[in-house]
Amino acid sequence: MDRLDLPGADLRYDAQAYPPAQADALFAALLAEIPWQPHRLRLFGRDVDAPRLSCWIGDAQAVYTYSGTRFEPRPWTPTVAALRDDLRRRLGAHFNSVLANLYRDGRDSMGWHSDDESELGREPLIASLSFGAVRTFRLRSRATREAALSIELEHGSALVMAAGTQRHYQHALPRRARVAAPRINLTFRRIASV
Ligand SMILES: O=C(O)CCC(=O)C(=O)O
Ligand SMILES: [Fe+2]
Repeated sequence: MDRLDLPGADLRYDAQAYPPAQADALFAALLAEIPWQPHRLRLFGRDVDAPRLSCWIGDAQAVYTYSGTRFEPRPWTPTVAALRDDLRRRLGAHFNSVLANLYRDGRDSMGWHSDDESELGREPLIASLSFGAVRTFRLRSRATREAALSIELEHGSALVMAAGTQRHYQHALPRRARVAAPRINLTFRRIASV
């Protein structure tokens, strides 16, 4: 994995964690296995559909509270469990949950945020796997909102966000009008049991 230059943060990237043929097979399996659902968001006092489909998957006790809603995890699917086990071998990290996102095309996106919910602990380790369309992942300073880094997340890539990344930065996946193909992203996390 290559260490990316982001002051105060440990961010690593492997553009080809899974070679193209394997990444194609993983994309197809994830698309078919995961029960993709629209997720309602509360935005300025109104309930709207998030601009993507998603699914929270994990161990039964890995309950996640986000914007006041309790998310009970769905059970592991075979492919998501195999990727979790692979990440344990590669990184020595035991992830017990994952947020799966399906960006149907370039109109789907994710707004600025940090993954800093208290269940994730003080310095969360998050492994983000991408399959399908290449999309831009942006980071900006939490304090100044200044742009910090922009990465094209490749088909079959792995991005590991460790110490400092959530504390000092926000990230987002902007819309890309010209992208017609779908993308799947899995962010593996460890939720502290309560
Ligand atoms: O799709 C991505 O690359 C980012 C997803 C993300 O930030 C998240 O699930 O928290
Ligand atoms: Fe995130």
